[in-house]
Amino acid sequence: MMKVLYVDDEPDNLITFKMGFRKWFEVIVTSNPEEARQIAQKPEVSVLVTDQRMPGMTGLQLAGKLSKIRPELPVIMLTAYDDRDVMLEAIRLGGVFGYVLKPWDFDELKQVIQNAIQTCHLRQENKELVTRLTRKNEELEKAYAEILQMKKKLEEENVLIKEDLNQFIRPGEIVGKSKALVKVLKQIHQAAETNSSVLLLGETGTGKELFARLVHKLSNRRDNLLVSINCSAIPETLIESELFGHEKGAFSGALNTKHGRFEIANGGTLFLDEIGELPLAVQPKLLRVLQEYEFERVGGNKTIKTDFRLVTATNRNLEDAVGKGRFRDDLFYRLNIFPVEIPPLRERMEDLPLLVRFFVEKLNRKTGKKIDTVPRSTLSILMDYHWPGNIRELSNVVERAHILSEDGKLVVGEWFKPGVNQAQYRTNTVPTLDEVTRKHIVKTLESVGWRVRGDKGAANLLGLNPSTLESRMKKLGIMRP
Ligand SMILES: Nc1ncnc2c1ncn2[C@@H]1O[C@H](COP(=O)(O)OP(=O)(O)OP(=O)(O)O)[C@@H](O)[C@H]1O
Repeated sequence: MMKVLYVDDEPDNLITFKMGFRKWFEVIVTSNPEEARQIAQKPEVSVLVTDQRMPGMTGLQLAGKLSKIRPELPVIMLTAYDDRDVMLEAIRLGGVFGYVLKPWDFDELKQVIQNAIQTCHLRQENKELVTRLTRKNEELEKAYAEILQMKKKLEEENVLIKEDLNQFIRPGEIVGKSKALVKVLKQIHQAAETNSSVLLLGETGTGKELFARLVHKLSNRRDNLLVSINCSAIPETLIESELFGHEKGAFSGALNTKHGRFEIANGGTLFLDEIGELPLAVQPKLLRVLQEYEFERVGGNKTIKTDFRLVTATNRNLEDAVGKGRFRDDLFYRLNIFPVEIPPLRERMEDLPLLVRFFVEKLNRKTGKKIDTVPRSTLSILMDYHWPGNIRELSNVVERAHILSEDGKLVVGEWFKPGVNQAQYRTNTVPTLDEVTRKHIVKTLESVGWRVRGDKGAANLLGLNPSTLESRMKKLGIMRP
């Protein structure tokens, strides 16, 4: 049975109410509004019927307090005619369900109470429904948040694992898929089919040697040797005999006949790295062998024929060197038949993730340590940097990170400070004072035919003592070509 709570400060009213309604409802009565407030909080109470004028607390005050605790509990006010307007306002504001004028009519009050009970049930059902829905919603939201978090984690951790790496590995392990790289590869393919000299131009560490190997691999000389020599790594005095060989006794220390690289490369490819460093004195000999495919060993007079394909590389601006008289123009034109510009890494950053993955896998195989995740955070640090040392520098950074990383995740630590490195990169592009001085002295010397002393000498033009200029030239490595 429904519980109806009735509060009135007049005990007679309580008795009348109880006697009148107990047949219809379970009636609880009290003359104390505070006690009524407490009882009304129990969920089994479906309706509160209250007198308006009571000592300590009015019916409206009681309704106000309960509306905060049990908003679904309907409150019926028993009120004198004088309070009618106040009640109407309270009903309008929603704090009170209805009112009945005193003295109340039994049937009218019974009807109002029954309506209120129904309302209470509906409100209670609604409340449960809302609670259930809210709970479901919360569960859904929680699940969704978990999914989002998992997705983010997966994205972060597997950012590099998605693509089939093999798709982007070319012969000679050239990794990348950028437009810039694909263009270079196309050029290399075109060049490889011919027998022409190829000149690879690019900053240090861009992979020039790799592309030289690719030219050889793709050419019909692939079954013969690829012979490499780095012109900057060999002392000037030895380079000629390295390239052309020497006869026994050609100079002190030449104990045996030596075959030069041009001879060894017969039938294959000769790769001259850092060609810009080739001393001026050797350049005419290279030109001759390029034109006639014959040469003599140092200290010999027997002409040797050779059949090679030349690939050269430089990280210098050869045209500049020609302009400064450090490189012969006729040789430059001969080498520049098929120039291929290898773009620096910062101009093909989309290759960086693949390269990182490639180096990580290589190191995994080499060291046995397993790093299988490259987090997005690591990538974004690497992508923020300008890589003046290009792919070689990247490979070194990845190797260091590989050693220091734990839990299968590649991380770059404090030691990698892109800000600092970038600053270095920027200052590196600004010539040093020595470089500027060197250029200025060379230019002045060139303008006076390399004369140092005298009125028309460079020292005079520069406002220097001739011996000061000479010692500075020595310090800066300036020599007459
Ligand atoms: N596209 C690439 N894919 C994979 N590895 C690469 C790629 N490009 C360069 N590398 C690697 O980067 C390193 C540097 O390349 P390489 O020695 O060919 O550069 P370089 O341009 O000849 O440098 P330098 O001018 O200093 O001689 C090598 O270990 C090479 O294998």
